[in-house]
Amino acid sequence: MTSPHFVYRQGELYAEDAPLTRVAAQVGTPCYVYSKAAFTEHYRAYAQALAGGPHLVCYALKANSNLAVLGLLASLGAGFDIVSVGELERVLAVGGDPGRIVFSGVGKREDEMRRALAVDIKCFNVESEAELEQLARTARSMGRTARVSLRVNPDVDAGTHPYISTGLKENKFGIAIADAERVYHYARELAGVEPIGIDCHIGSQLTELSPFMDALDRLLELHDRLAAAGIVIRHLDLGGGLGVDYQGETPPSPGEYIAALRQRIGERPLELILEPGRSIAANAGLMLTRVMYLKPGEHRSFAIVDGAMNDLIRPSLYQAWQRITAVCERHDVETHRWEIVGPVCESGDYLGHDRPLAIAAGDLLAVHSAGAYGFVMASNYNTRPRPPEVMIDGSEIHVVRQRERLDALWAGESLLPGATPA
Ligand SMILES: Cc1ncc(COP(=O)(O)O)c(C=O)c1O
Ligand SMILES: N[C@@H](CCCC[NH3+])C(=O)O
Repeated sequence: MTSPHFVYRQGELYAEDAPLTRVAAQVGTPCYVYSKAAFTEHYRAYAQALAGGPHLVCYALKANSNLAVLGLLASLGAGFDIVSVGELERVLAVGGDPGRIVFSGVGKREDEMRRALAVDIKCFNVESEAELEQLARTARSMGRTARVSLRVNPDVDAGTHPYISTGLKENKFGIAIADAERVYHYARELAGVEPIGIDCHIGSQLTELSPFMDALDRLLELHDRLAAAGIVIRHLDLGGGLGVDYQGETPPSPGEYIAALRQRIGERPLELILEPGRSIAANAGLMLTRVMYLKPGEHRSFAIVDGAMNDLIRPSLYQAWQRITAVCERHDVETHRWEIVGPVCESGDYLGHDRPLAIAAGDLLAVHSAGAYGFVMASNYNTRPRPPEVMIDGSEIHVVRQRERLDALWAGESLLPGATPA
């Protein structure tokens, strides 16, 4: 992927106007580096394409929930798609408007429903009848009515990795399209909930329009049947899922996608809600890591770097390919094919296989397209502190999350009584 916000100048990679060598010197490695301009541009591509009609862009914060990202997007007018009370509190912490929040997820707890009802979020995306009944009970006990969309499982093949495909009938998500009409009738009669929308999300990293269009057609058929039965639907939420360029993929742009949706929706008076995550965040960030040791070999050659699967798990978990480049181009060593691996004690701990790079120990590498599902999926495996996050704005470097302190990793733990070192 080539981003206009991460470019080489005289052989050195910059994030906007900040050289990444300066970022690494300031905060150390590994670290995540984001571009404010890229986040802004990616969000605006949605907002501008949707501007012709009633709409809401609900950024799916599971992709990247750093407060600086949320605050930036809220300032641009974004709403948010949340999947936990933790994500709700993050949005509230940056002053986000609860009236622009939709709550997705197959397993919302009652305390999570209560908090979301108390702050009066826009809509709950309900994924089963059992959840609908729980939400209705919770709302009634608070003297409230919950606005709901049913997340319908349209049974379409998103054509993406099985772990991130969600719209097939064998997936755990949503209410089967065949049952949806009956459940809408039930919801209409059920005190404590008011059906106002239809929702679906068929998967992530989609690079073709056709699965989205197939899902939309099924939702529109449902909409029209409900309308004929007097059930008024105010919005259609198509979820997230638009893919990005990791390795030369050419997904439709938000503009193309939205134009196709609007054309199909036609004259129906529906607010259009989208929940993009990856397409806003992925190519707005990268992970910086430093080569510690080179271990050339006859069979394979390893470049051992200081970032690992605990910092960025996508390669290990999904065999995801993310571009890896040297931050400073060098011409004094030969290009060689390297396995880029981290220090974690797992053979599956790698960031890239068989990458042609001209590198030496001490060099900085950039793992591109890491702004989505990067830091948010980081763990402390091997008691490794999670890396810092930095937002670049022009030539300014803002540390928007400090590197985790080691003692914070065991702060909540305690010894058994009487267990003192022998
Ligand atoms: C319900 C829902 N909405 C939105 C998203 C965001 O998806 P993406 O990051 O592919 O845009 C997801 C994650 O796939 C999701 O499960
Ligand atoms: N974490 C996944 C995407 C999951 C989408 C969650 N609904 C990835 O990195 O590709």
